[in-house]
Parts: sequence; C-alpha cells; structure tokens
Amino acid sequence: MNLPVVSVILLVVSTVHAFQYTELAQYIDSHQEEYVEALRDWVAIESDSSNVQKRPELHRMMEMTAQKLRLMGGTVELVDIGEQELPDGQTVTLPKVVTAQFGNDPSKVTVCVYGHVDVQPAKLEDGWATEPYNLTDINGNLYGRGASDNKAPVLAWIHAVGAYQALNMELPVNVKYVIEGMEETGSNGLDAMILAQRDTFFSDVDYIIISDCSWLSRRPALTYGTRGNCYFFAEVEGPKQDLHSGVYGGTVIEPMTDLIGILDTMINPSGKILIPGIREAVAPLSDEEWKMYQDIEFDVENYKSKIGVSHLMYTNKVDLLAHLWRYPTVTIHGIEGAFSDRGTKTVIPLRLSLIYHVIFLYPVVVMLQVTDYLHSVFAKRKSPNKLKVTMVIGAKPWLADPQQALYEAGKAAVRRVFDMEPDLIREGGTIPIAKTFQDVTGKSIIMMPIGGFDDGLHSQNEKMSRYNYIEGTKLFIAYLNEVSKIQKTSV
Ligand SMILES: C[C@H](N)C(=O)N[C@@H](Cc1c[nH]cn1)C(=O)O
Repeated sequence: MNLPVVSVILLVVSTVHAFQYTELAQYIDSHQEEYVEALRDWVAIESDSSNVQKRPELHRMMEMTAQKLRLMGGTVELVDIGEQELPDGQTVTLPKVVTAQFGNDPSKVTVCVYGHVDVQPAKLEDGWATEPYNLTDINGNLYGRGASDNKAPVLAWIHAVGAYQALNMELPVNVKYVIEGMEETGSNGLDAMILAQRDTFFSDVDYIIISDCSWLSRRPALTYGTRGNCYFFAEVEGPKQDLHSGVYGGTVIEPMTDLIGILDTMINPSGKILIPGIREAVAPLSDEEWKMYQDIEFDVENYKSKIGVSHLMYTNKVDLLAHLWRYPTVTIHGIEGAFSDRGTKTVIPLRLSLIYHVIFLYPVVVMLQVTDYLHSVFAKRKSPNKLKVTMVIGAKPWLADPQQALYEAGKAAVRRVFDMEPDLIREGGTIPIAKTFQDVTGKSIIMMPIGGFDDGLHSQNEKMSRYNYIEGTKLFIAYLNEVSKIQKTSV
C-alpha cells in the first residue's frame, strides 16, 4: 500500500537534481543589459598594472571585485601579497589578490576559477576609435580596454554563479575564485601566495579553470597549452650626455648603432632564431599534433585580413599554428631613450634600451642563453659602450593533456550551448600563473576561452562581443553542471 508514496518521493528528488539549463539560460538572456552595465563599470577603471601611476586605480579595481563577490554572499578575502620592486629600486604595493568561495560541501567537486582584472595600457591617441575606458557598444561589439582580456570573462564566471543563486538553484559544485591584478606584468607575487595557501585555500580544489584566452575562429575552443615568455631590456650606454650629431657625429661610437647591431643578430628575416639553443630546445611537431592542427578550423586568408597583412611568415595552416603556439620567437617592442617626437632633432642619444620578448619555454634557460649570446655578439663589436641585459619577466609555458575528463566535460558544455564540437587549441599568449597552479596544487587545469578570435587583445579597439559574453556565461553555467559529474578521483 505504501508503494505509490515512495514513487512520488523519488520523482520529486529527481526533479530537484535535474539540470535546469533552459531556465538558467533564459535568466542570462533577460539580464543581458545588467551584465553589460557591470562590464561598463569595470572597464571604466584604468587598472593598468604596467603603470605604477595607475596603482590606486588597480587597488580600487580589486576592492570592487571583492565587493561584488561579497554582495553575492561569498566568503571573500583580499590577500596582501606584498610589494613590487621597480627597476630603479623603489617599491610599490602590489594589488591584493581576491579569493572567494561559494559552497563548501565536501561531497561535491570544488572548482577554482582564476582570472585577472588588470589591463594593458591604452590611449585614445594610440588609434582607438572610441575612448578605451568608456565601454562603447557598436553593432553588438563592446569596445573597451580589458573588455575581453579579462574583465568580461571574469564577470561571466561571477554571473554564472549569480544566476544559480537568483533562481534558488543549488550550485552543482563548490566554486572558488582567485582574481589577481598583476597578470599583465607577469603575475608578480601570485606564485608565493599560491604556495602559501596550498594547504589551506587550495587544499580542497579539484580542478582549476582559466578563461583568459580566445577562440581561434568562430568555433568555440578549449585550450590545452600556452607559450611562456621572457621579457628583456638590453641597455647600451655611451657618452655621458646626448651629443649634437653634427658637432660630434663621426667621432663617436653610437649606442644606437650598437643596439641595432645586436638587435639584428637575434632573428633573421625568415623568422629563424639565431640565439643558440632556443629553437633546438623545442621538440619537432609530432605526426599526431600535425593531424590535430590540420583538423582545426583556421582560415589563413581571414587571419591575414584580420591583422591587415598581405603575407605571413608561413603559408600553410599547420606551419602557422605551430609557430603561433609551440615554437619560440623573438618580438621587438620598443626602444626607450630614442628620439621619437615629430621634428628633426639632431642628437645622438646617450643611452638606449631595447625592449623585447623571447617567447619560449623555460625562463631560466632563456635568460642564460640570451644574456650570454648578446654579450658575446656585443664583445665582437669591440665597442667602448656598456651593455646591460636584464630579464624583467620570466613566465613559464603550460601544457595539459586534452584527453582528461575535464576536457570531456568542456566538450559536453560546448555541445549544450553551441550545438557543435569545440576545437582543441593552444594559445600563443602566456598565462604566467598556469604552470605554478599545476605544479604547486598538483591539480588539473582547463582553459575555457570565451573571447572572440578578433577581439584585439592588447591592441587598439579591444572588444568583447555581446554574443560571446552572454553565450559564454551560459557555457560556464553548463560547465559547472558537466564538471560536477566527474568522479572526484578521476582526472
Ligand atoms: C593570454 C593572456 N590574456 C595574456 O595576454 N597574457 C600576457 C601575459 C604577460 C604579460 N607580460 C608577460 N606576460 C601575454 O601573453 O602577454
């Protein structure tokens, strides 16, 4: 006689646990304007971590982030990570790291979402069509510095948890956040914080999720590798002051000539790195990788037109992707101290610094190889000037196995939201902290980008499309559900 009652109870239980994706997705769609306003508020903060003058803005950004999470009822901390030493020996306070926690049910999977709210520099006069710190919606694209890198993705992760809360739905996993303000300068201070909190904040974390990269095409992607990068200054110092080029030119061995001379020995016009030991340290592309790259959606013509060039270093897709994702290169960023204004100043600058990147694998190897090489090339010039080479950022590469359950969950979430299979890709940029997360916590990482292929990260007119922002939020909602299904021991 009791039978019907039991079956009713079972029915109720299964309804409560069903994933109500449709309701959550509708909630996201109907709160779209609110999310755009939240992004507008964040983009308005000039949280440029590379400019110490902007440090108060960065502190404000961290406080705003913490406050948003506090208002959602999270357990939030602003973790002091100490000071940053500047090249001139002065020190400035590092922006605090925001940690937050939603749920602590030991029977559930715990994910930790990492993101950053600092940005690269931007000025209208650099060629932006709109004010970089005033989010501007043009045809469904939200233009503003940091919109895609990485403010909208961080907000999307916050909205994802907020949607579950607003609909009174239980979160399928415990969610932690680590949000920092120094990613764009190499995540200063974060390694030490992760190490210090390994057995506390990170002790129950099962998986780490990072959404700080972009799709390669219009097809959603999951990212399983990032390049590392080493940032150098090579300074050549000559006469004790700038010199009139007519009065002294021809007698002086110029710092600029020395600097350009050594610059020309680092990489040849075909992209071959001339610094010994750098290219050779990277394994050749395997047959399996070749096949994977071949299957990836990547339109070379589209890529050329996106960046506005008629020719690239390589013509076929696989070579291009391999040189974008896994082979090292040298990129030159600037010469500090040189005359750069309009006009015809005739002066020999006394001191110049070459600012460049060697995008590669392990910073320690690169630092030694590059420093030794440049000094040896410089020595051959027999110049009386002085060369000083300094590596100011050494960010490690990261690589994961995309066969893991974590990626299967990612594929299922992409299928749910976009009704297609994601591309499995690598990223040419660096997430400086990814390798530390992997090494210190021993946990698996997935990178789940929502940025578009044409977002213009670090460039003029950076944007995030409404489509990617809103559908990306749905993707995170779906992912929380998919990742909750992984057995806690399975990786
Ligand atoms: C991929 C990520 N959004 C990013 O842009 N990372 C930076 C990290 C950085 C900055 N300086 C050194 N590393 C990048 O790859 O440039």
